[in-house]
Amino acid sequence: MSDGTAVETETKATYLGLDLSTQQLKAVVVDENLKVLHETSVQFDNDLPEFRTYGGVVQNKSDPLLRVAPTLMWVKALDMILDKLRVCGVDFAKVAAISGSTQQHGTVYWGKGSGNQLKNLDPDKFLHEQLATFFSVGLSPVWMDSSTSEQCRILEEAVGGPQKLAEITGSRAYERFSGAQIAKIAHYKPDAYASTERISLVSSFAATLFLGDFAPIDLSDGSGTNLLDIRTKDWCDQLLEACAPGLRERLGSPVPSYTNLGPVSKYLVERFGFDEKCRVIAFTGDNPGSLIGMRLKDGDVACSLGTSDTLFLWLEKVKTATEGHIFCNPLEDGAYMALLCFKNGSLTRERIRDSAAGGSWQIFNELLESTPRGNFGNIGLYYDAQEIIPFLNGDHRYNKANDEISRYSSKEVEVRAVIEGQFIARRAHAEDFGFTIGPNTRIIATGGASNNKAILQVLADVFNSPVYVSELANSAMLGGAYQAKHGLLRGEKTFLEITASLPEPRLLCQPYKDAESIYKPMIVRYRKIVADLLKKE
Ligand SMILES: Nc1ncnc2c1ncn2[C@@H]1O[C@H](COP(=O)(O)OP(=O)(O)O)[C@@H](O)[C@H]1O
Ligand SMILES: O=C(CO)[C@@H](O)[C@H](O)COP(=O)(O)O
Repeated sequence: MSDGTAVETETKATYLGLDLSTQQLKAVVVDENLKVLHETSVQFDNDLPEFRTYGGVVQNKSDPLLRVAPTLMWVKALDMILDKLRVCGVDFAKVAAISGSTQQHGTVYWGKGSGNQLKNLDPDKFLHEQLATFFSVGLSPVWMDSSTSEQCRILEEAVGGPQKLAEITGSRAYERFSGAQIAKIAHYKPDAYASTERISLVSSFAATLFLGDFAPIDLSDGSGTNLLDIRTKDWCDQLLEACAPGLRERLGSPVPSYTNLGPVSKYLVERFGFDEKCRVIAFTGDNPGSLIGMRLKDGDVACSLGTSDTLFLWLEKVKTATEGHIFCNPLEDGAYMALLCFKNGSLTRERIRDSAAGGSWQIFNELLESTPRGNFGNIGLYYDAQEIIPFLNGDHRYNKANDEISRYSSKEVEVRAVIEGQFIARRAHAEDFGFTIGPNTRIIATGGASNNKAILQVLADVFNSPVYVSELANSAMLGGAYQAKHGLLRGEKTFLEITASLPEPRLLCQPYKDAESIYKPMIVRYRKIVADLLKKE
């Protein structure tokens, strides 16, 4: 390599992308061609045991619907990951822009005065040491919470019912959405609310830590609040008033997801040697972030198998749906995205893996592959936590005769039942929503469980569609890095030009020929079972 090339290589810009999801914080540094140079992660349960989380959240035995996460744990995770990146050899001076994705809907409450304090942090100290007193509410409600049914009704009534709320905000009221969560805090913790200067979503909170100033909420993650008018792209005053007093100034004005917010904080420049010209691009939710990272095409349905299971796709035009969600698109102003979210994803699969396969995915897969498609007519529905769609809880196992039974006679039947039951539900609700699954559909899988081919084969069979995976895992984190470059260069280059060199997703599983004849009747049975269970509840 000539000296000139070496110098040129040395001066080339890099981009930092983050994903602050339910169970961990991940970070990646990519080069000008979006090639991964470094990546690392901090796992909340294992790496930060002092916060005593399980799956990244804290549960309260006296209120089984409540789920929160210690806000300071996320701050400490950021301290740790920046140190880990430094140890990996990352040269922060080369980072031209930063962006990221985070779990959706969670809210962070900044106490009075914290805005000014954020601008004057001491670079010799960790962030978590200095921010310990910044929050007016120390435990952030997160997306797994379903304790706000009362507040949901208030929001729906404020605008004339669920249909109307869905028309305005893209979703009927959902317990985990930020609006209901904020309303609950304002009502039950009025002192804490009164001493709140600013409310961030987890995404704008993470951006704030990089910016050293309150970062605005982006439109795509803002669509997960039940407070944003997704057509006018501003907060809906009627809903703000029904939710909590003085909310508009606490939320700040929302911005498009690709917005270049400003330079990185003085703290990060001094502590880690970031270039003072390095820019912070708005952060967004992990599902919009995955949409960016996966570069979805028309006809593609993304299936994220993370803590939650989600299905999403790109929408050219807005529509109204009372089951599922419509979000503003994080890349294009006129476009939208559709999303369905299922709470009982990986953690439920892990529970059955632990009880039936001694904690081993390999044994789990052997059991799964030793049973036939259709599982001898058994169907199981497993909900560890209150499900979002359908609104059910507990385990429900049915045999071939459709009798509800308390357990299956073999481990292999149990293993297949959890995977088939989950994917049958995903397809049934996707079809109810209006996702068209046809001969040209490609399912693009991502998230932790997309590493598991045996599970993806069942996904292919239940959807009777081929399943693809990205060459590069962790689409939400990569979406952050791609958005960093896109936000910086928008106006000069399109997103497609910026990401043109990235590899196409790879075909991993094709459905078996008999799949549709097996699973179509099971979807009909599933609908009947769910209707009966909902009636009983
Ligand atoms: N080989 C595997 N088979 C099935 N699931 C897996 C496998 N590896 C990891 N997972 C699941 O991935 C989950 C984490 O997924 P991830 O997308 O990283 O989560 P999140 O972004 O929500 O924190 C874990 O809970 C784990 O159950
Ligand atoms: O609530 C939703 C989407 O509406 C969840 O998808 C969260 O955004 C959490 O994401 P993961 O941690 O499961 O990726």
